[in-house]
Amino acid sequence: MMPPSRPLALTLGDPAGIGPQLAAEAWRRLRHSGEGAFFWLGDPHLVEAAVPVTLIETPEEAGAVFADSLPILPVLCEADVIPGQPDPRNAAATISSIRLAVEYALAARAGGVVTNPIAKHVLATAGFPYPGHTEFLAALCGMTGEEIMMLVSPQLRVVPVTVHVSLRKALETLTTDRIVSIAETAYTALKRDFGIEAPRLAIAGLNPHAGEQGLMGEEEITIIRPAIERLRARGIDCQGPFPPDTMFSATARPNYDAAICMYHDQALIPLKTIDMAEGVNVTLGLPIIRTSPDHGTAFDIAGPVTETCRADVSSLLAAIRLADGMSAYREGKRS
Ligand SMILES: NC(=O)C1=CN([C@@H]2O[C@H](COP(=O)(O)OP(=O)(O)OC[C@H]3O[C@@H](n4cnc5c(N)ncnc54)[C@H](O)[C@@H]3O)[C@@H](O)[C@H]2O)C=CC1
Ligand SMILES: NCC(=O)COP(=O)(O)O
Repeated sequence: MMPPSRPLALTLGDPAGIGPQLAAEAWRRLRHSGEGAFFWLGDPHLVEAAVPVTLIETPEEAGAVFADSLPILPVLCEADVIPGQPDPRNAAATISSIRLAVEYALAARAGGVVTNPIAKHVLATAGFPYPGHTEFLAALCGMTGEEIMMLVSPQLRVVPVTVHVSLRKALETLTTDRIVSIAETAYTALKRDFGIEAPRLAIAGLNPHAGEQGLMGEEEITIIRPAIERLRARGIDCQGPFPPDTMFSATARPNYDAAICMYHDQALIPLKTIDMAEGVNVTLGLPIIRTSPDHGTAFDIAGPVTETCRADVSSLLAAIRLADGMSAYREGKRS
């Protein structure tokens, strides 16, 4: 018999956002499902009025209590938490929760890390030097520069080649080498973590009409086509560059397993438009599994954690299930 999967580590996120509500609601939905057991690295005071909790000291204790109570490895907030009003004094708890989750995953004591949303500007005010989780996780794993972001939904997978930078900077940093390296990481992950035997990649153009043969921009000719040629020479099935305005249509999507996109919004706009509720953000290229809901902190709807959840928990549930599935592929429990 296969041993049970290791529990996932769910982080605190910004405590003034919807993360605490989502943690409680995800536990309610999953506790008897036999999938996605997790422990929350969060502040028990935020949820204990709404769900039964068990304070644990190690991840190994989580599995045995998960059906009856939400296992919490306590990470306490310094300042009072007022839903909807983020406070940089609680940034330390948010950061420490992520750090601990990564330590447990690196030590194989957690099956993976699922992150609740953080507010980047709040952490920046507190001196946090990273643009987002993705870059912080890479640093914690000692693999800065290897990280890539993939957004996954039932209908589409997208990988932005440039991520949390201005559009101007994205254009400056777009290179053939970068496209090749990101497409290769995505290809390897699709095989290893998603069970796709021969992944098919679609490479997006950058300019209108994918440049219209140089009439509307030259990057397709000078940067993107050479990347496609190099990838093909390495045996990777990739097509393009495709005009970005049509490659995400319902008829085009079945032709590929992931779209490699040239900048953040080229990738995230189609995904969130098609599937905001069930989109999941995955970090690839690191030794650990990390997933996250595709939405943010939603301060506008954050409220105290009660027995009913105002926020839609679908994306967090999808993130937990995907991390569980990826972990099963890696451990050879799924093929
Ligand atoms: N993975 C992460 O940590 C992410 C963090 N963020 C951060 O979130 C903060 C707020 O960003 P916004 O652009 O306002 O995006 P947002 O996703 O937080 O909110 C956009 C709109 O969608 C609604 N919404 C979001 N999630 C929802 C849910 N689960 N159920 C119901 N409604 C939901 C919100 O109420 C809001 O009206 C920013 O500081 C940003 O940095 C944004 C995206 C991802
Ligand atoms: N737009 C996606 C996003 O902001 C998530 O970033 P990260 O915190 O997962 O790096």
